[in-house]
Parts: sequence; C-alpha cells; structure tokens
Amino acid sequence: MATLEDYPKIAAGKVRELHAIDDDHLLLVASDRISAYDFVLDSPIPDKGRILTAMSVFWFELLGDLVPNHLVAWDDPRIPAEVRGRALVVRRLDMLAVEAVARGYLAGSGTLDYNRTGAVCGITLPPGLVEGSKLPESIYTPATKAPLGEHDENVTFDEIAEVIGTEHATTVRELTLAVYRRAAEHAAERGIILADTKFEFGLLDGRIVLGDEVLTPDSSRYWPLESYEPGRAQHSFDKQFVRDWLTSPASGWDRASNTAPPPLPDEVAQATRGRYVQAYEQVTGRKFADWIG
Ligand SMILES: N#Cc1c(N)ncnc1-c1cnn(CCN2CCOCC2)c1
Repeated sequence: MATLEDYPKIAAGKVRELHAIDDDHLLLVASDRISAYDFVLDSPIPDKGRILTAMSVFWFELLGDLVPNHLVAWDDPRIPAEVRGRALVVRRLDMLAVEAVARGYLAGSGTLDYNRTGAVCGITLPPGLVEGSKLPESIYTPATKAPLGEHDENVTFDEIAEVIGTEHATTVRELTLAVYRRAAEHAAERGIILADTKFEFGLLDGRIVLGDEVLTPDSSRYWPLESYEPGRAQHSFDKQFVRDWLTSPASGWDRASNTAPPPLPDEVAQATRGRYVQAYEQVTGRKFADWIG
C-alpha cells in the first residue's frame, strides 16, 4: 500500500492538495481544514475532507451524462490508508486557465460588481437587484485565478476567450451553465439553494473534462431554502455556526483587526461537522455513515 510520501505534492490550496501518482494520474486530497473570513482556521472540522469528497463523487456520478470528468477512483489501492475517503484518483488534465463560475443568485463579488456597474462580468442585469436576489436566469461569470489568499478577478467572456481561445471558452460556458442548472434544480428539490458554483476544466486527448472538486460547499454557496430572504447576506448552510461564533463577543476576535481568528470551541466544530453531514445526506439521499474511510 502506498503512503502519501510516495506521491510528490504538485499543488496546494487552502484546504486541499494535489499529488502526482504517475504520468497520467493525480491524487486530489481534501483536508479537514476550513476557511472563514479569508483565514484558514486552526481548528479542523472532523470528517470535512471525507464529506466533501463524498459530495464530489455523488455529483460526478449524477452529472456524468452532461460532461465527462477526471474522476478515476475513490476506493483504490493507490489511495494511501491515511487519506482513504478524502482522496480521489483523477486523470492528469491540461488545465484551462479559467475559474468557471455560474451564478443563479446575486452574492459576494457579484453584488459588488453589480452595485458598481449594473453588470457582472460584462453581463448587464436588471435594475433593483439586491444581495441574495434570484437572477432572472443563471449567468456565466468567469474569473482568473488569483495567487493563494487573494480573490479571483471577475472578467468577461471575451477576456477568457483571449486566453483559452473562443472555441474552448464557448464550450466551457455552455458546460458550466448546463451542469450548474441541473445541480441547482436537484438541490432546490431537496431544500438547498445552490446560489453559485465554481468549476475547473482541463483538456484530455483534446476533450474538455470537468476537474477539481465539484459542487461542494467549498466551491459553491449552499443556502438553506427555509431561511432564504433577499436583501441581506444569506445564512451559509455549512459555515454559519463558525461565522456567528467568530463575530460574537465569545470569541474575543475583532474581524477588522486582520489578526488570525482564535481556535473554535469543540461544540462549534462538531455542530459544523453536523451541517456538512446534513448537507451531504439532504443532497444525495445517502447516509454519510456508509462512506468509506
Ligand atoms: N483537479 C485537478 C487537476 C487535474 N485533474 N489535472 C491537472 N491539474 C489539476 C489541477 C491543478 N491545480 N488545480 C487547481 C485546484 N487545485 C486543487 C488541489 O489543491 C490545489 C489547487 C487543478
């Protein structure tokens, strides 16, 4: 059985890493780390890596008829025991330099751009929209990847086409919208608003293939349908307990101070684990207890 040290690390994000297995395969590893307010917290969320890996596997399977993906295996002898259940064997792709974002609702940088310009990524929206507004139809709002710790930059379709070519830019837009719309419809039927999501695509033998993690609460905004109310920041299905505690007097943390947040109380970490489990079971109809690792 291989160990993680056998696989050179080739990329790392805030909460995930990518290791090389061989020329054609990579190991995509999800940690139990959580980020909030642009900080990676000291406190891990138990099982977060396994839950979000199980979610990606579910979505890859559900959406496999819409778009090919890079997933090869999730239960495989190439996966070291220490990361089993929170690591995927994936095909090595030639990644396209675009953060492929679809939005069904106005939030975050989308609201900022809209308030400044009436548009997002060059797409003009109707007047009168507010934070959390449902858009008349979902839109494709690509971004260019920023260095670790900085925010991606929203750009227009034409700017992406300049980088990856019009043909690939067009296919990525079509796939992003089709996959998001199907996923958002599935989630809405199960009481979860998938407000937006970010995909990454790559080339494999000339075909465009869906990579990275997909439709997890780290790559998407998950809002509970029952508390949805346009006009304010929406409750995060998974991160609200963390945000509420960090911004409460109990934490002693001042968000404006730009200092690192304190460790989370165990009950906040455990409650957050519970929200990830609930999101998984609500979206997939599966029991997390049945997942490997
Ligand atoms: N997935 C994938 C993938 C692939 N299948 N083939 C080649 N490269 C990549 C790749 C390289 N970087 N990224 C950005 C997302 N990473 C996630 C892990 O942590 C680091 C950032 C994706």
